[in-house]
Parts: sequence; structure tokens; C-alpha cells
Amino acid sequence: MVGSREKAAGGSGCVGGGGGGERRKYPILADDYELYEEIGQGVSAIVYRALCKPFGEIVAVKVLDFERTNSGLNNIMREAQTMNLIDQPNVVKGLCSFANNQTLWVVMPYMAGGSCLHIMKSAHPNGFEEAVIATVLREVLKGLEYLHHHGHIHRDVKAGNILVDSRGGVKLGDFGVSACLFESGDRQRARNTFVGTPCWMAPEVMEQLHGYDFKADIWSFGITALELAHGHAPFSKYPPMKVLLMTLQNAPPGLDYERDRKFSRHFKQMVAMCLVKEPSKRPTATKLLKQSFFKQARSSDYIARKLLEGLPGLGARYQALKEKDEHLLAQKKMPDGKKEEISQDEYKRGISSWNFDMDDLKSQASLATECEDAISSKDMDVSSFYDSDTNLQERTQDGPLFSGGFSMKYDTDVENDVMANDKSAVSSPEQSIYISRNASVSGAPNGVLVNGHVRKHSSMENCDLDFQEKDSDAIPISSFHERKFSFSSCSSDGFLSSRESSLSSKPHINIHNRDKGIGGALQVADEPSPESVPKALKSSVPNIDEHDDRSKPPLIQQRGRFKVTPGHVELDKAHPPGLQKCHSMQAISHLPALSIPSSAEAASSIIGGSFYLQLYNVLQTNMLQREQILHAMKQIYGSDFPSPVCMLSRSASPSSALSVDRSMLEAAQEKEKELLNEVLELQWRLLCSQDEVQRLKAKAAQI
Ligand SMILES: Nc1ncnc2c1ncn2[C@@H]1O[C@H](COP(=O)(O)OP(=O)(O)OP(=O)(O)O)[C@@H](O)[C@H]1O
Repeated sequence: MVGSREKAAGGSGCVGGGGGGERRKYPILADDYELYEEIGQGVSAIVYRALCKPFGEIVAVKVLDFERTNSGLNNIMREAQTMNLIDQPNVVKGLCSFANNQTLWVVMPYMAGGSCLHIMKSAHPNGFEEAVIATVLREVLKGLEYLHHHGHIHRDVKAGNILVDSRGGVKLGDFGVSACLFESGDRQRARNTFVGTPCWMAPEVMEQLHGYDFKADIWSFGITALELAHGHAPFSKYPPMKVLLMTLQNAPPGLDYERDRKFSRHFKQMVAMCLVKEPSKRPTATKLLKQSFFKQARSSDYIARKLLEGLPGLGARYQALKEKDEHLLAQKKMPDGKKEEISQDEYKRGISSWNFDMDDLKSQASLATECEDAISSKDMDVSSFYDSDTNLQERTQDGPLFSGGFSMKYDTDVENDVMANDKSAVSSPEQSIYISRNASVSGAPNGVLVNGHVRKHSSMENCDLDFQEKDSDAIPISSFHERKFSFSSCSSDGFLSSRESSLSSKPHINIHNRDKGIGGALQVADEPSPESVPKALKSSVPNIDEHDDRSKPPLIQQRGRFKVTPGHVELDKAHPPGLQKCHSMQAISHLPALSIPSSAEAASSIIGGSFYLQLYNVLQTNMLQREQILHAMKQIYGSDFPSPVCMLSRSASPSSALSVDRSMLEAAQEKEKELLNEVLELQWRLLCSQDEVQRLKAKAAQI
């Protein structure tokens, strides 16, 4: 009877270890299951508690909508089959899977505790205690060790995918994005479009410097450790574009020496070992399991007692969280809705996968540097913990992959929650921006080493703070709200919920916000003429018409997973949606046109992008410092501040002061132009040399 059903449904292997331990065949007809309440939702799937009628057994059924996945039907089926072959206590096994209309049903053991993410959201908003974390993570590592040993990469390790059963057993779930290391090259490449969730994603995966190998799982594991420790992943409040930028530019996150005082040195060490940007320096799962941190791990009973006791049933818990989020979402459905916050809602629900084109994202990210005016160390889940000098060295040497120089670490008491906070959050990001930038520009860290930790230089901090406190609104980039506006508009409409986005694919452009960016003190007057903007930069200058005409939908979509397209960027195509006009862009518009070759190879080169970004950072720092100085002068003397020359010579006539002022401004503008020209010149040379490399490669290939 089951056999004929199998044929009818075209289902995959259905041998499962049922409740009794004997291997039995699970039915593969939808009618044999009664779906109860929803217990989870992913990007492409809804998970239900269900009854497997013939066996009278409670199971979980994940219903995947083919239309909502990026992966082809074959891939999904194959993944489900892989899941069915898994046989390890720490990895959720697929009991069977089958197609039902436009959906794939994956039947799994029911994990009554739900995911660690949901447990945290319901009862431990600030994270778990260390012994719980050690126990959970040890189980996860065992699962990873098994997967890696069998040639699988999980690719989506995060608290939302760590499931707990009614007896406190911990399993790694969601094989949706897992990949097999031994797949043929073509298949591997094809799978590059499918890689997990930005906050947890290893930098080398973002950069596509290495293929996705199992060391990327170790990075995600480290991020998950932080997630369990704090109740949220580093950068979880931010939209993907910003996460990308932060992961690439900032020093790796970690446990903070001061803030995370309650956690042991062993825990901090373990996290630091995982979150090393250079993948080859990360330990294997097997090696990690030997870390002292895991000596405190306890039994599954302990987990059941600590995490599950007193918790409402999974369905009720899930429903409560969902209602809370829907309420929040409804509140945000206003004309100028703060879309970026929705990413946090998605995070709460455990959905944090995004689908967007990596190359476009990179071009957005580079421009976000302008729009965002740098990354604040306050935005980071910064780590200043280093076990030893060696560790410190290793981690600082890791450096950023995208832009040079952000190798400093601060141990300020930073929470990601900066976005949710008020006044202190307003000033604090900026105070560190300049410090980071200075570090980047000079290459010399403006920090002091205290007990193996790099601390922010206090005088710099004070200086910036003083400045901020005078008038936090005066420089728009200093303003929290402006920053938010700036970002929302930079990233366009990527922040609709998955449900929303599937309803409307129309690009949303918040025109209001566009002009609210970092206008700042740099008064560069004219509107750029389209012709005067260099090709590569032109694409970045927002233009309402461009937005309207754009045939491409917004690149950031919340439908499906984070998508890495292995293709190329064509500079002239790289037009990030919704970028607002930034002062630096306006300055650029004054430059003579310079055509940039749209060599796809060259443009897609990360190194090129990195170099360009570095140069751009230098330039930006210059501009920002200039703004700061102008602003400080304004602060002292009001809007009609006199020039220094005028100050020295009070007898000078107003008109001469004005002309001195003007000439200073002109000189500064000239300097800016020169710098920009230099940047463009360097970029041009870089692209030429890359073309040359390509040419030589082609020649070599012929030989
Ligand atoms: N076997 C299970 N038992 C109980 N709950 C489950 C089970 N499998 C999944 N869930 C719940 O459903 C949620 C979504 O499942 P899953 O992660 O597999 O979907 P997904 O579409 O792959 O999601 P994403 O890609 O966002 O991680 C999980 O976070 C978890 O809370």
C-alpha cells in the first residue's frame, strides 16, 4: 500500500528511524499527514507540527514552496534526499519527502523545543548562560564534525537552525542550503547562488575569494556563539548591505573584554578562534571540540531543565512571537516606514536569508561608504579580547578584506542595539568613525595596547565627543535619524517582509529621504550634469528617472536566500537602487568626464574594488575632516564665521574677508578635484593592468 503511494507521489526515499528506533517507511502522500499549527517559517518554507496518521506519530512537516526558492526542483529534491540519508544524533534527519502540487513536503522528527532563536526570543532575550551555550554548541559541533567528515557543508549555521527536542537533545536543522563538497565543479558553481544568511556569512564567502568550504561553517558557528551569548547576532539589526560592509571592513566581532565579563576566557578564546577572517586559520570542528570551553558542557537533561521548563508549547510560543511581529510590522506600514527595522523583525522570526546579487551589493556597499559615512565601531559587536599577543597579531593581521586599515578594535561597551537607543546612540557612532578612518588612513592605529587589548585613544574620543555634544544635528552625518534615512534610501526597498515582497516587486524609492542624506557642510553647489559624471560613478548618482526607468527590479529582495551570483559586475550597470545624493558625489560631478572601461573581469575583481575603496576612504576622510572643521568654526562664530585670516586681521574689510574666504573655499575645491582625479587615475591604471593580466592569461592559455 505504501509502495503504490510512493509511486503516485514520486517521493524520495522514505526510510526513517521512527520513534521506536526501527527503520520504517514513512508515507509519501499528503493525505497521510494531518497538518496542525504552524511552528516555524523560513524564507521559502512553512513548518507545521503534524500527525503522521498511519503511525500515529507527531512529526514536523516543512512545506517548501517551489516558487519561493531560488534552487531548482532537482536541487531541492536532492537536498531533501541528502537529509534522508543523514544519520547522526545532532543533525535533523529527514524522514521522507515528496512533492505535493507546487510544494515539497519534508517530513522530519518534531523538535518540540523549537529553535534556539525562538527559545531566546521567548525567554532569554539577552542570551543563554555559558554552561548552556557550551552544551548547545558542543552538540552543534558534533553535528558539524559529522557533516564535514562526510563532505557536507551546512552553510546556514545559526541559532534559528539549532533545534531542541522535548528531552533537551540538540540538532542542527535546515539542510536547505547545504552543499556537498564532492560535487562536480559545475554543480558547485551553480550552487554559488545559494549560500545562507548575511549576518552569519564568512567574509571569504561574501568576497567569493574562496569557494564555500567547511571553514565558512566555522565562521558561522562563531557568529552563532555570539548570538547565543547576546541574544542576537552581531549586526543583526542591519540590512544585508550594511552587514556585508561591516563584515568585510570591520575587525571580526567577538566577545568583549569589558561588556562580556560574565563569560569565561575559554569562551572568548573559542569564539576568537572561529572568527578569524583568514579561513585557513580557523580550526576544524574536531579541533574545536577539544577546546577547554566545552569541558563545562553538560547533559541533554540539563538543557531540558534550563531551556524548556516553564516554556509554553512550541505552537503557542511561535504564534505569540508572530503576532508581536505582525503588530510591529503593521505599525511600520506608514508612508516613510522604517524599512530597515523590518530586517530586525525578520530576524526575530528567524528569517534572515536574503536574496540579492552579490556584485550589485558590492557596488552598493562601496557607495554606502559614502552615504553612510563610514562604519562606526559602535555598530560592531566588537571584540577586544585577545588571548595572547599571538592572537592579537593574528587577528589584526587578518585585517579587512575590502578596505585596508580597519584593524583596530575597541572595547567600548557597545551594543548592536545602538539603533534602538537614543541620545547616546546619536553621538557615539560618530566619535569612532573618525578614529577608524584615521587608523585606516594613516595605517597607524590610534589606539593603545592595554593588557593585550587595543583601547580607543581617550583624547580622541573626548575630542569627538565634545564636538558632538555641541550640536549633534548640525552635521547631518552625526545624526542618528539622518543615518537611518541615509541607509534606508541607500538600500532602497530591500526591507519588505518576504510576504510583502512577493506581493509587490515594484521598486520603492523613497524620494523624500534622498535629500536627507549627508548634505553636510560641504557646499558644492551645482546639480551634476549627467555627462560630467564619470561612468563608474555616474551609475551611483541617484536620479529619479533612472530609478523609474530601471528595467531591473530592486536587487535586494527578501525572497529566497542570500544569493551570490558568480558572474561579473559591469561598472556601467552597477546602479544601486535608491542611493541618495551625497556631498562627495556632488563633488565628483564637478570633475571632467573620464570614461572607465567596463571590463567585466576587471570590475569584478575584489582587489580592484578594495583598492578603489581604500582610496575613496582616504578621500572621504579628507572631506569629512573638512566638514568637521567648518562645522566647528561655525559653532564658534555662528553661520557667518570669519576666515582665520580675517580673525588675525580684524581691521580687514568685510569684502576682503569674504574674498579670502572664497579663495580658501576655491582652493579646497581645487584640492578635492585633484584628489578625485588622482583616485580616478589610479583606478584607470588598475583597470588597465587588470586588462593586461587578462590578456596575458589568455595568451598563456593559448600556449
Ligand atoms: N523539525 C522541526 N521541529 C520543530 N520546529 C522546526 C523543525 N524544523 C524547523 N522548525 C522551525 O521552523 C523554522 C524554519 O525552518 P527552516 O529553517 O528549516 O526553514 P527555511 O526556509 O530553511 O528557513 P531559513 O532559510 O530562514 O533558515 C525553524 O527556525 C524552526 O523554528
